[in-house]
Amino acid sequence: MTGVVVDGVTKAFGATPVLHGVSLTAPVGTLTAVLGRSGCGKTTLLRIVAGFDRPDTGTVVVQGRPVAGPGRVLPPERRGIGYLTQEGSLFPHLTVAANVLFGLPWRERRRGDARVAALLETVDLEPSLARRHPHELSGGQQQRVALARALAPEPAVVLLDEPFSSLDAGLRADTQRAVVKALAAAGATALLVTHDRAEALGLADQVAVMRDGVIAQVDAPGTIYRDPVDPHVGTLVGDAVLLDGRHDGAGAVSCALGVLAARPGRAGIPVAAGPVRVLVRPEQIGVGTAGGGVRARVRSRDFRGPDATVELDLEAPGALGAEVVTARLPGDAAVAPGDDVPVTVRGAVTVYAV
Ligand SMILES: Nc1ncnc2c1ncn2[C@@H]1O[C@H](COP(=O)(O)OP(=O)(O)OP(=O)(O)O)[C@@H](O)[C@H]1O
Repeated sequence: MTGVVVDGVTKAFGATPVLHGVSLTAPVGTLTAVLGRSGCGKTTLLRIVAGFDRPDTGTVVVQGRPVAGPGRVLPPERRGIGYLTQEGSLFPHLTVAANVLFGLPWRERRRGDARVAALLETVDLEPSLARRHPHELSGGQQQRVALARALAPEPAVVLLDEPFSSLDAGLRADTQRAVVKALAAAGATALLVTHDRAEALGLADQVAVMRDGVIAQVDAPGTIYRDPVDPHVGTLVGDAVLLDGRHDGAGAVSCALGVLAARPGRAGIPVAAGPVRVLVRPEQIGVGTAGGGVRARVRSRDFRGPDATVELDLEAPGALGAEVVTARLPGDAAVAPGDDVPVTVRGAVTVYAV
């Protein structure tokens, strides 16, 4: 059985279409990240799955049960879904314990202490926090309490709408770990909406890239990073160098970075020899390796500690023209602005027919 199946969902607000036929399947017990730019319709999709909005057309099935579709709308409270927002939205006047138990029936709330302690433990919080109020907690602790509250009714599906975006970097990593662990322990199917590519790639079992109201690609994080269906998905899931090139029809591509091994994007191999777009990840580009392919002049170097971002002016090979590309090198790479260096590319690059 699948946890959530969204099929052909469309939605317009007034005359403005927002979802143009979204289809997405989330297997039971997995975390799917929905990644996309602001305004592409991510929250609208979550709200339709939750039951806060109705789709214009299309269907939503949760745990094998149709919850939205032609002639059928199950109200949110009967869908077995937990919802966690960016702010967590805890009730400020209630204690942590009362917040966590809020959504439960009265008879379950009466013997609530043990339940609260167990739920707080699930989200890696001390049981002693149960008597505090939200303002006495850090932002990350508040988000974990909000997750404990969402998990309390034991929902089969949990929807998370940018739940980490208001947290600073240190707190975010800890909170992400705790949330993913708690979701896995609960066996919940989760949809996580985010515009943070590192978060999507790092936390999810599968990443769904959303663009202009449709899902452009769904794949495992490693696959979508390595084999994006088109350059747009490629640049959304990671830093990318995009170059014009010419494919020889037999697995090699010529571009400003030299003659490189070409891997077809998931959309298919360019069958005929001819012009292509070439996608190279910055970490594939090496500098200063003796005997390397093309030559470049180092334009700038931005040191980041473990790595450095280096801008390279590539000499113009043949008719392809000069290019400036960005490489990601180890932080201790001995290059400085003005150096003339040989440049090599590690591994195959992805090509797209144009
Ligand atoms: N209730 C509404 N009425 C009218 N327009 C709406 C409504 N809800 C959303 N929209 C519009 O639909 C589009 C998609 O909004 P949505 O919140 O789903 O995007 P998003 O991808 O979640 O964006 P963000 O990452 O900024 O939250 C936006 O242009 C938004 O203005």
